[in-house]
Amino acid sequence: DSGSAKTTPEKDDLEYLTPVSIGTPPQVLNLDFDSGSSDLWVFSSELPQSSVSGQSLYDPSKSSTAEEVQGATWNISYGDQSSSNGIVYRDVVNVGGVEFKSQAVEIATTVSSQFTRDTNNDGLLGLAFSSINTVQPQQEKTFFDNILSNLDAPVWTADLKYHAPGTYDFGVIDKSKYTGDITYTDVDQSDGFWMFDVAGYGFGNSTFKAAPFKGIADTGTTLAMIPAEIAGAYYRQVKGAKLDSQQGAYVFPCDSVLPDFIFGVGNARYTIPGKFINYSLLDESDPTTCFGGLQPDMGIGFAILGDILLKSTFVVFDAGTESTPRLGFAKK
Ligand SMILES: O=C(CNCCc1c[nH]c2ccccc12)Nc1scc(-c2ccccc2)c1C(=O)NCc1ccccc1
Repeated sequence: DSGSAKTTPEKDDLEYLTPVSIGTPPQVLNLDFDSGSSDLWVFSSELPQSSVSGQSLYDPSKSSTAEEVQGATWNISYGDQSSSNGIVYRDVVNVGGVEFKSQAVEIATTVSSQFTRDTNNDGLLGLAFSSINTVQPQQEKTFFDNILSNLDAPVWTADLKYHAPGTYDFGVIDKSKYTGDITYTDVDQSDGFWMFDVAGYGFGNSTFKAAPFKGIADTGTTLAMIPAEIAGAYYRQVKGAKLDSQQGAYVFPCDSVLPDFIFGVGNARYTIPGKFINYSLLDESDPTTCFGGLQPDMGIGFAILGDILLKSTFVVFDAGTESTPRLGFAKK
């Protein structure tokens, strides 16, 4: 088996949404594929109408193949204080032609306002490790874990793009999507994330600094949250940049020319164009102040390498055979 699904960015590349078919007859929802979490949860007919604002809803009562997982519940919260919770069904899930017949579909009975306001996001499809799935009393597996044995290769890949649609592939590494070699690096899955060592960094006219730090490859987080001292050194190169204490984030004049940011994986070096780091207006009312795509990590002990970084490369999430899982990066 192998498959490919087109993923489309929301405004400012806030998130990338991918159509997923659930149930019989198929109900198509646009989900946020998230390598930083491990629950497949969806907006559902069980939500109070006040929590829904335009999202497509999964209605298990309209699917002849839906089965409730008796007594199972789930509850997830994220670093931005958003959260959701509910109950669990199993149903047919199809992503880009790859199907699993009894995937745990976690239906939301509660979602926080952050998700209610995100009108095109019908839920998340977790692609981190199943060890951090939140279903109780019996943990459920991610879609990737479930389809793994049927895939031609034990991999999925992310080809996210700046302000343009990209693709998520399962079971195949498409050579047309990258140039040069793929550099692989070992993954430490002990926290349930795709965690790896960033070999170092550089920017603008500074030389590359071999100062390794740990980070997770996280398609579900918009920005790149990096060690505070590195973020500080980067924005010191940007005239008028300052740490907005209220936001705890770096802002700068929108007409700033931002330096590229280079990160290392093994002996390879990858470039995030400065254009990607001039992320968006801080707020619509002030057209002169912009918000950075690189921000200090929130002291959680590792960097979160979100879409700002991932979209500059082709990324292979490799479950490995018996050996350890690994991440591959290539230029494109
Ligand atoms: O949760 C994910 C990936 N799914 C995000 C789904 C999602 C969460 N709001 C959404 C809103 C829309 C769409 C998807 C999502 N990644 C990880 S690993 C560690 C942390 C963390 C833990 C503690 C403190 C900080 C980070 C996060 C985190 O909270 N990121 C989101 C974020 C968001 C804003 C700022 C920082 C981190």
